[in-house]
Amino acid sequence: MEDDPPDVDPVVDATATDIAEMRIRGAATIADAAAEALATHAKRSEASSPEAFRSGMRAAARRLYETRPTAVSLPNALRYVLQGMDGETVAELRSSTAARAEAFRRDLEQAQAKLGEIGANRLRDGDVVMTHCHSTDALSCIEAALEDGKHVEAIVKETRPRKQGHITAEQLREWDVPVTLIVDNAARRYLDDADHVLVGADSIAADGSVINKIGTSGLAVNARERGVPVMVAAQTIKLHPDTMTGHTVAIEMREENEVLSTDERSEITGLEEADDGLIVENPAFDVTPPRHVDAIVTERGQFPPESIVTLMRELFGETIGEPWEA
Ligand SMILES: O=C(COP(=O)(O)O)[C@H](O)[C@H](O)COP(=O)(O)O
Repeated sequence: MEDDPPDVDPVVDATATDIAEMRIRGAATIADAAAEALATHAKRSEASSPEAFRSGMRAAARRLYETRPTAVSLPNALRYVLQGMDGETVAELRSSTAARAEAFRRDLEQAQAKLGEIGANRLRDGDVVMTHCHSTDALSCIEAALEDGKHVEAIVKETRPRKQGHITAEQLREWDVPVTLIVDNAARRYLDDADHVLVGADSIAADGSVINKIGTSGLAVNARERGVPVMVAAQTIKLHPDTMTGHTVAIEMREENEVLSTDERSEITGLEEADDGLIVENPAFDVTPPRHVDAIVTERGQFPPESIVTLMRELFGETIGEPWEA
């Protein structure tokens, strides 16, 4: 008979549910919340042996990992924390793991601030920036430009179906940035008024492809056609190590009801029940090829997308396992 899987702390369960249901969302915020949950699990663990502690941590990491598949910041965070489990006794393991998780969270915050300063150098006084979705890394560049005394305006894409553009608009208005909110379909028309497209990333592949909120690739193609540079703000935690060995990044498919309510469905089909002839697809992310991206801004500097693999090798080496194999 197989042993029961080890218990995970209720905080881990609650965080995993919040990530899956997008009350916690955005790649950096997800990584931060996962590290925090692992720290809590470590601190509260009542494991009776070092081995029990380690397997409890691995179970917690797995629970968090299985929430959303696209943002690599999540497995990168889990792996980083688990690699910090060090010690001969449960008490030692507890404190080393919690310290590692807390160091991760501090580094994440510092990396975002540093990236912001680097990204701000690309923004001139008076520039208009077009955004898509809500990215804390992208906003960090605008915040740093504002701190440098530059005037920046924003054209904010609504970002259907979940309208994360509203969160971006709210933050920018808090900073007193003039905001023009547009529906996604208006982006090409308004690109003529923009000096930059500025987006974040959920994952960056070894060939420099950028995986971000659905609609990013179309925006980048239009921007290239209009001659507007595309800047991707992404901390190195967004670099996807598995893509160095040819793995592709899984694109999350979300529920139909984000796009079409049950009532709307029956209005279309005239039926109460699901109609197999009407399929709703709801991919949450897409892939922008490197040729449509001008720069990837990280805390280590800014890179043409094609050269990001060099940084990836330096940071991750060639071989990477699952987070719980750390
Ligand atoms: O695509 C999204 C969020 O998608 P969702 O709302 O589906 O999570 C963001 O652009 C990236 O995660 C980067 O965000 P950040 O820069 O904050 O990491």
